[in-house]
This record gives sequence, structure tokens and C-alpha cells, in this order.
Amino acid sequence: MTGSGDNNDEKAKQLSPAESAIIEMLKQQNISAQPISAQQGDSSTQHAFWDSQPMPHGSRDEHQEGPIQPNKPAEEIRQEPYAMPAGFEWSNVNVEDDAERLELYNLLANNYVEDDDALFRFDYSHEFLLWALTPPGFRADFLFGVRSTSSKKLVAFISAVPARVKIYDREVEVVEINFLCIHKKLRSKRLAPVLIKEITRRVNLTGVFQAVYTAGTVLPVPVASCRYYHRSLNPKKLVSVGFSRLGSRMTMARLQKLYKLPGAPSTKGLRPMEKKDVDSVHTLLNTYLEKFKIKIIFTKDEIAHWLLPRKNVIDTYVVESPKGEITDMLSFYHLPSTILNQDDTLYAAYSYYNVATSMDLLELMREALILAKSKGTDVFNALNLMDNQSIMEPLKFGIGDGNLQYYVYNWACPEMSSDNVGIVLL
Ligand SMILES: CCCCCCCCCCCCCC(=O)SCCNC(=O)CCNC(=O)[C@H](O)C(C)(C)COP(=O)(O)OP(=O)(O)OC[C@H]1O[C@@H](n2cnc3c(N)ncnc32)[C@H](O)[C@@H]1OP(=O)(O)O
Repeated sequence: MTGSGDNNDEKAKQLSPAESAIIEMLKQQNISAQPISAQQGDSSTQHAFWDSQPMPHGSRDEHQEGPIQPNKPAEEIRQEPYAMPAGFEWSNVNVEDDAERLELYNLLANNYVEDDDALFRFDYSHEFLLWALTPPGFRADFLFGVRSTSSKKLVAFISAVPARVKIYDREVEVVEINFLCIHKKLRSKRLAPVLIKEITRRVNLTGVFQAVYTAGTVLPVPVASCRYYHRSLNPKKLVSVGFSRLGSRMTMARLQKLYKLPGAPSTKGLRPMEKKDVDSVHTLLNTYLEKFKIKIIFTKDEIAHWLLPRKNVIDTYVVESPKGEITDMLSFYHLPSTILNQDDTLYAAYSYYNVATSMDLLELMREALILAKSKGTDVFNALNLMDNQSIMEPLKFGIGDGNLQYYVYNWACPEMSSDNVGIVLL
């Protein structure tokens, strides 16, 4: 994910009354109102907010492994929400309610993550948002935003959902933070730190003190840095919308031939995952993930939630052996992007969790590409985490620009390479 990179001194000089109120409120809450100099900095850049947070500063290796700030007893946790400036109010967003989910959808569809060239913006579907935000144990008060008091318009959002991770050899109860979004008109006003502090407060009140999250920006201090790779499935469209370029010596016909795939998978026993597979997939995936230095530990309910197929949201296929054993699995989620300035959508699938035991990962992932293509996907994206690096070149993935940084809030541990990461966040 990529940050916006806004640093607009001119805009900062012409603040509206509401914006000035936000800055005044932040000053009172002791959060710096200085505009940031760059979103894509390195970890040594000054961070008025992040430098005050329980994150490792400087080299990760100098810290003792474990929490940076000890867990606080309930009576030491702030009971009342952080103050909003006049004109704005906190508001939980009930994503199970169609109308409220539509408000969230509209906020994200118009203001969420764009690529650096502002050609594409993530377009998380309604069904996707429902899936991503209501896993087992989700809490209504961890899905909230900011509304304008007068118009009630939703202008910002942040979310946390529960998970259990293992980092090196310690199991930790965490939340996954995602969908931090501020309306474009309220950018660079230091509102993000207030949302982050408020979600931290709400999560702390439930006895949880660690979080995992990813971002395109370098903040203090990533635990791992991963890179996206892209596999063209519909090269003609990708070139026509500016996602990829036709090299000087390449013709469209040759490009299409290069990326051509069979019309259907050929692995015997490959079929969509069903409810009856939950136990087997739970064992298969948790066993596979054991070897990574940071990984999710799924419960059976979570396996059912995160992996059972949902049309245009998540596809999971298993390989069933003639003896009826589930030996392999592949999964990818569907996250289209709006093609900005064109009335069109880029259909993208993202590699999720894949386990190959009876066949090569390469062969399994080739089947994933074929299946994704058969569902109308234009491009298949994968991070170079878990064992993915080995499949990139042979399956004709191209390297993307920009990294996806992985973070663990309030936890010190040595940095790790991307092939030690066993978590995919949406
Ligand atoms: C125990 C429980 C703990 C729970 C909390 C754990 C932590 C969770 C952390 C959140 C994980 C989110 C995971 C995702 O969802 S990553 C997706 C983030 N969303 C987008 O990129 C969508 C488009 N962009 C926006 O909506 C805004 O630009 C956002 C909201 C990103 C920043 O708004 P704005 O541009 O108007 O800035 P500001 O003036 O209010 O604030 C400036 C401060 O904010 C810091 N900043 C900027 N981008 C990010 C970022 N992606 N993560 C963390 N911090 C970020 C920045 O370095 C600066 O601090 P410092 O450098 O001065 O110190």
C-alpha cells in the first residue's frame, strides 16, 4: 500500500476554521501539528508522532525481544475517547448494515490507497469489506471513524480485528489494523495520529497491547519488508490502461503469447474448498506456517471465515488425493482497482495462503493463475513472502515498484527477511 505523500505548505497556510480547530485540538493533546516532510522516508527520518510510540527506534537488534511498553492495568488506561475538534465526532461503523457499509465503501473508493502515479485506486467491494471486517471475535467498537457533526458525512475510518500470531517463539494476542483512511480534504492535518491513538486506547481496554499492520510507507520500524510482484493475465488490457508497457522490441501478439495459459487447471482432485475441508485445511496450513518467523495461528473458525470461497472475494481450492486426503491448497482474494480518469476497473487477484505437499509450489501456483484468469482477472499479484520468491521468475511475474512494510506495534524483535513472513494482510 502506498501513502499519499502530501506535503503541501501552501495548503497548510490556508486552513479552514474546521481544520484550524483540528490543529488546535491536537496541540492540546500534545500531538505535533507540524506537516510531515515525506511519507516515503527511511526509519531515521523524524516522526513527530511515531517517535513517541512504543516502537523500536534505531536498530531493531539492540532491543530485548518482547513488549516495549509493559501491559497497563485497566485503571491506567484512559477511559474517555480522545477529543474531536468542534464540528467532528467519533462514530462506530456497523459494516453489517448495508447503508453504513455503503458509506464506508464510498469513503474508501474515493480516498483510499492509490499507486504513486495516481493511475489506480483500490476498490474494495461491499462483500470484501464485510469479509475483512467481521471475522470471528470482531468487535463493533474496533470499526469506527469520524463524521462531520453537521452533515454526518463519514470523513475518516480505521479498523482492528483480532488475531493470534507467533513471532519467533512467542505467541501473542494481537489486532490487525487496516483501512486507515482520511478524506482527501482533511489530509496532512495530523488526524491520523488521533485515529491511531483512539484505536490503541479501545484495543488496550480489552487487554490487548500488540498489533500487526502493513503500509507502503517506512515508519519506525518495520519488522520485514516485502515486495509485490505482478503476473499479467490480460496483457492487452494492462498495456491499454497504463499498468504495463509494451517494450520497444515487443509486439502485442508476442506479449499475449508469452503470458498465455491453459483454459482450465489439470491437477487431479483440485476443487473448491468446502465446509467439510475446514479441519484438514486448518492442520495443513498451520503446519506449513510453523517454519516462518512471524505467522498467524488460525483457529478452525478463522479458517472457515478466511478461506471458504465467497464469490468475487476469496477463492480457495484444495487438492484431494484418491484416498480422500487434502494434500495441497491454494487461495487468492479479489481486490479490483478503479482506473482513475477512465470509466473502467482493473481486476486483480492477490495470492493469499498456498501449501503444496503432493506437488511443486510452482505447479500449484500455475493452477492459481489459470483459475484466476478463468474468473476474469487481469493481473495476479503476489508478495515475495513465505515461499513465493521461488515461483516468481518461472511463472513470469514482474517485480513491482515499492515495498510493503510489515510492522508489529509495541513489540521488539530482530528484523527478518521477507521469506520469513507467514502473514498476509488484506
Ligand atoms: C495495541 C493496539 C495498537 C493499535 C494501533 C497500531 C498502529 C496502527 C498504525 C496504522 C496502521 C494503518 C495500516 C493501514 O491501513 S495502511 C493504509 C493507509 N491508508 C492509505 O494510504 C489511504 C490513503 N491515505 C490516507 O488516507 C492518509 O494519507 C493517511 C490516513 C494514511 C494518513 O493521513 P494524513 O496523510 O492526513 O496524515 P496526518 O497529517 O493525519 O498524520 C501524519 C502522521 O501519520 C503517519 N502516517 C501516515 N501514513 C501512515 C500509515 N499508513 N500508517 C501509520 N501512520 C501513518 C505519518 O507518518 C505522520 O506521523 P509522523 O511521521 O509525523 O510520526
